[in-house]
Amino acid sequence: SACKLMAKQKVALECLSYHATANNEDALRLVSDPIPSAETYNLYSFTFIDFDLTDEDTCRATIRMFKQCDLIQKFHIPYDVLCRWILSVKKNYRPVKYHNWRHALNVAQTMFAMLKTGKMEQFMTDLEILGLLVACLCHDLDHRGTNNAFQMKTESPLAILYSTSTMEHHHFDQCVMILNSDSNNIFQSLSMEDYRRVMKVVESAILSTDLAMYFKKRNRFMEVIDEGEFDWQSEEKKELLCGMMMTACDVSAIAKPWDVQHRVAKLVADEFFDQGDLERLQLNQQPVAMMDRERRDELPQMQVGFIDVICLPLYKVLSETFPWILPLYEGTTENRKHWQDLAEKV
Ligand SMILES: CCCOc1ccc(S(=O)(=O)N2CCN(C)CC2)cc1-c1nc(CC)cc(=O)[nH]1
Ligand SMILES: [Zn+2]
Repeated sequence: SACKLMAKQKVALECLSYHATANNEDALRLVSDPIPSAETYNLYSFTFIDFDLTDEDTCRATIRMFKQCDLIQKFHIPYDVLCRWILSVKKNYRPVKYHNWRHALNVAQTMFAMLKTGKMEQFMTDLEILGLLVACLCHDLDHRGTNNAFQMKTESPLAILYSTSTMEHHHFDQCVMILNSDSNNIFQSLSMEDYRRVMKVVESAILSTDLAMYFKKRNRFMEVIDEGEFDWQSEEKKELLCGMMMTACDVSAIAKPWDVQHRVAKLVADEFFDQGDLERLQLNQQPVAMMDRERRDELPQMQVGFIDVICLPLYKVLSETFPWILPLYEGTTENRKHWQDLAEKV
């Protein structure tokens, strides 16, 4: 429709207003950087912390993950293209309080740890591993710190473009835009067939990070587990597993050491409260509890609810089939105790 076309142009114009991709000198500096070991960055651990990393470190850590999965060789990714693509992805995250580049890096690192330390790579093809890491790094691109409901309520151009999973469709769109930019296509050496396949993995994985989709898919996933699935090679079951892994990575801050979880939860809360303020000021509406800073003392109880409804059931069913990711279940259980203590104190 003309209305959709106008919305698409409006979103595209926003991007053109500044150069969406990285500049060459930054890329060439990263090309010449030595890349520290995975152990230096603690990349194999479920307790990885990015707070002390500089932005340059985060780019080197990302390259290290690609190297450890041998993706540069296997898919003939020109090294300068990989460097430029990483910088472009980082550049297309906004400086919002939570859904920023650091969140994307943490999600990708948890995926790396699940594949390697969690031994889940044995069920994945190389193309799926490439697709999953790329999806994690791109899954929240150009996030504005507001959720799908807010796009709808404010009739944002994005909500006109995509009526369901609004932000997730936009994140995938941004991922495609970067890949289609000069010297940013890390998939350029792939055959047409492999390119189609990896883009399908990336699209499905990014769209699966919409929590509204998660609940539906989780029930089907549990059925598949109960039916005793073990090789995960059918198309439908593999897509289901990848979707569950994406959510597991997306919420994995909940499993980090308590001081890290507590600090990250504050970033999440601050971003939610900013949206609540906008809803009050811009829409003259009462925000939902989790976005209402006047109800901040209910936060610990909400975190217990988040853990019980979303996180623990997922980590439980995943660790029953893939026992080496048990640290995610254990870390979350530990943090539940801390949030419960704070909830009882109020
Ligand atoms: C920390 C500030 C309060 O944060 C929350 C409050 C409530 C719930 S909820 O599970 O009840 N639920 C989720 C689905 N919504 C549609 C309805 C509300 C989740 C969070 C929460 N979300 C994330 C992911 C962004 C990370 C995180 O640490 N906490
Ligand atoms: Zn996310």
